[in-house]
Order: sequence, then C-alpha cells, then structure tokens
Amino acid sequence: MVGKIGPALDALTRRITARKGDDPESSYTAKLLSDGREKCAKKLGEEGVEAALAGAKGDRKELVAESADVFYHLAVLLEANGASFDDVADELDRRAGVSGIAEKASRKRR
Ligand SMILES: N=c1c2ncn([C@@H]3O[C@H](COP(=O)(O)OP(=O)(O)OP(=O)(O)O)[C@@H](O)[C@H]3O)c2ncn1[C@@H]1O[C@H](COP(=O)(O)O)[C@@H](O)[C@H]1O
Repeated sequence: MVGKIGPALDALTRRITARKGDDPESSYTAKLLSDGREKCAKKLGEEGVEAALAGAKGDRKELVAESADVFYHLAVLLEANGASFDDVADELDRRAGVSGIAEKASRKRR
C-alpha cells in the first residue's frame, strides 16, 4: 500500500500556505501565524501532550484525532519558521540506515 500521509501533509501545507496573511477572524491558521511563532509553538506543545496522554491510556480513536492536531500545529510552526515537511523528510532520509542506538553511541564519543 502506498502511504497516504505524504499527500495528506502536502495538501495540508498548501492550505496553510494559502491562509497566510488572511483575515485572522476567518482563518484559525492566519490567527496563529499572526500571533507569532511562540504561540504556534505553545499550541504544538499542548497538542503533543494530549496525543501522548491518549496513547498512554490506549485510546486509539483519541490518539488518531490528537495526532492530526499535532501534524496541523507542527505544519503551522514549520511555516512560522520558514521550514517545511520537505525539510523534515530530507532529515528523515538522512537518518535512514543509521540505528538509533549507534547514533546515540556516536554522540557520547564526541
Ligand atoms: N487541520 C486543521 C486543524 N486541526 C486543528 N485545528 C484547530 O486548532 C484549534 C485548536 O483547538 P483548541 O481546542 O486548542 O482551540 P482553542 O482553545 O480555541 O485555541 P487557542 O484559543 O488556544 O488558540 C481548533 O480551533 C481547531 O479547529 C485546525 N485548524 C485548521 N486545520 C486545517 O487548516 C485548514 C485551514 O483552516 P483555517 O485557517 O481555519 O481556515 C483547514 O481546512 C484544515 O485543513
């Protein structure tokens, strides 16, 4: 099965970019972006904690909903910092094939 998250994140990114500069009264994204990156970061932190709590209690439905909130707020925070999911994808690709254990050990040697 071809994954659906890439196209979904692309479409979400396009919607967020299109909202930039819109009236904050009519767009939550425009409101967040006009409030500044610290507000965007605060919202991502809140949604991350909510997703973690849903996962910890084993609530699959809530975890899925909260995860969508996390992706949305991460997309807004990336936009607020001039970054994108493509940048994140490049970083993930860079890490492919490097074990997390080996990477941690290499950091300790530095
Ligand atoms: N995916 C989302 C999305 N996920 C969550 N949210 C909003 O994020 C907010 C967070 O929920 P909270 O309960 O924390 O809201 P709150 O307490 O009112 O927030 P604050 O007062 O703290 O800012 C809610 O208003 C949600 O509706 C989203 N808002 C927008 N999108 C996407 O962005 C697109 C553009 O939306 P607008 O910018 O609103 O047109 C939409 O078509 C969607 O694709």
